[in-house]
Amino acid sequence: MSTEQEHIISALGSVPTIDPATEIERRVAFLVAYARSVPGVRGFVLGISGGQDSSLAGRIGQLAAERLRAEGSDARFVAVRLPYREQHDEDDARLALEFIAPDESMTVAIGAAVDEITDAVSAGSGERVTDFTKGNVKARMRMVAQYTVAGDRGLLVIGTDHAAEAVTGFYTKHGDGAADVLPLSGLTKGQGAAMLAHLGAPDRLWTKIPTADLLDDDPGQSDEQSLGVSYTEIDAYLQGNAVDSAVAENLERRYTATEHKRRMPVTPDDTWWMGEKEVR
Ligand SMILES: Nc1ncnc2c1ncn2[C@@H]1O[C@H](COP(=O)(O)OP(=O)(O)OC[C@H]2O[C@@H]([n+]3cccc(C(=O)O)c3)[C@H](O)[C@@H]2O)[C@@H](O)[C@H]1O
Ligand SMILES: Nc1ncnc2c1ncn2[C@@H]1O[C@H](COP(=O)(O)OP(=O)(O)OP(=O)(O)O)[C@@H](O)[C@H]1O
Ligand SMILES: [Mg+2]
Repeated sequence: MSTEQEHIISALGSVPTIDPATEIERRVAFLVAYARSVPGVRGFVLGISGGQDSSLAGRIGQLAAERLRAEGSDARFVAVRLPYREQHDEDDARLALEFIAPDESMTVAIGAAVDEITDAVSAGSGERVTDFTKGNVKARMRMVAQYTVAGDRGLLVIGTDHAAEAVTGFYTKHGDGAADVLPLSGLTKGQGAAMLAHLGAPDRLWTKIPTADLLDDDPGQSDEQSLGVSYTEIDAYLQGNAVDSAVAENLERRYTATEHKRRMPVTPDDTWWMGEKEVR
């Protein structure tokens, strides 16, 4: 294994193999302990898309809320459907909600808000907002909706970031990348699928092709299509296995280019961005 691969694996906290039951318990216990430590917190909120990551993080959030209630707190897990117009895989979102069995679910339509802000920026700048950037606005609007629910109800926002996403920075900065707690941190995509299977989720939720579902022009575009590398390859890299050199180069280039997303905003005192010149 190269030192770069070793460094990335260690920075993201990936391990080659997991025991799904142990990892589920560890992550539920983390949410419970963290919520207990914050005075006034009354549970969790998460957007549910119908994809693998929010199905897993949602079920873990629900289990944590139930455990907190068993201890006498009034904690709840709130699931939020956040469609931009009509969602092409609406059936999967319903299936995910059925599996998660949240204490409460609600739907917040983000279409009008996304169109309003992109139209206003277009009018102000005189340039059309690209479909790519509008996709990131959708992810950021979902963040705004979740924090609005969290603010009024005293909830923590769950994020779905995990190692197979963090390594490429394949999320929107301050969009789906913004959250209070990250129960899936360090996991590969395959480990997440194994945990969902262990939780008894319908196969569809963990065999489904992952999609960001952000583009008007290509709503179901798969993550693998966008990245030019498969999750099987990403997972292999994170598990310390040998991968094709083109795959390693792709991942390491993306990891370096997206370092800013895994950090706090850069200040004059920061040196991490100076690469090898970094002062320790
Ligand atoms: N070196 C640097 N230091 C500090 N800040 C830097 C920077 N480079 C860019 N930036 C800032 O970051 C911004 C770009 O980051 P960002 O806005 O995130 O945009 P960007 O990384 O260009 O795009 C997000 C990518 O994540 C994918 N995504 C998003 C959401 C969900 C999912 C999913 O799988 O569900 C996937 C999406 O399809 C797209 O490929 C720039 O506009 C700039 O403000
Ligand atoms: N239509 C949506 N409704 C509600 N939340 C959404 C929607 N689309 C995205 N999100 C939120 O943004 C997060 C990031 O999306 P991402 O595609 O990475 O995860 P996913 O859809 O749960 O799983 P997968 O990666 O397998 O598609 C989701 O986990 C979810 O919390
Ligand atoms: Mg998705």
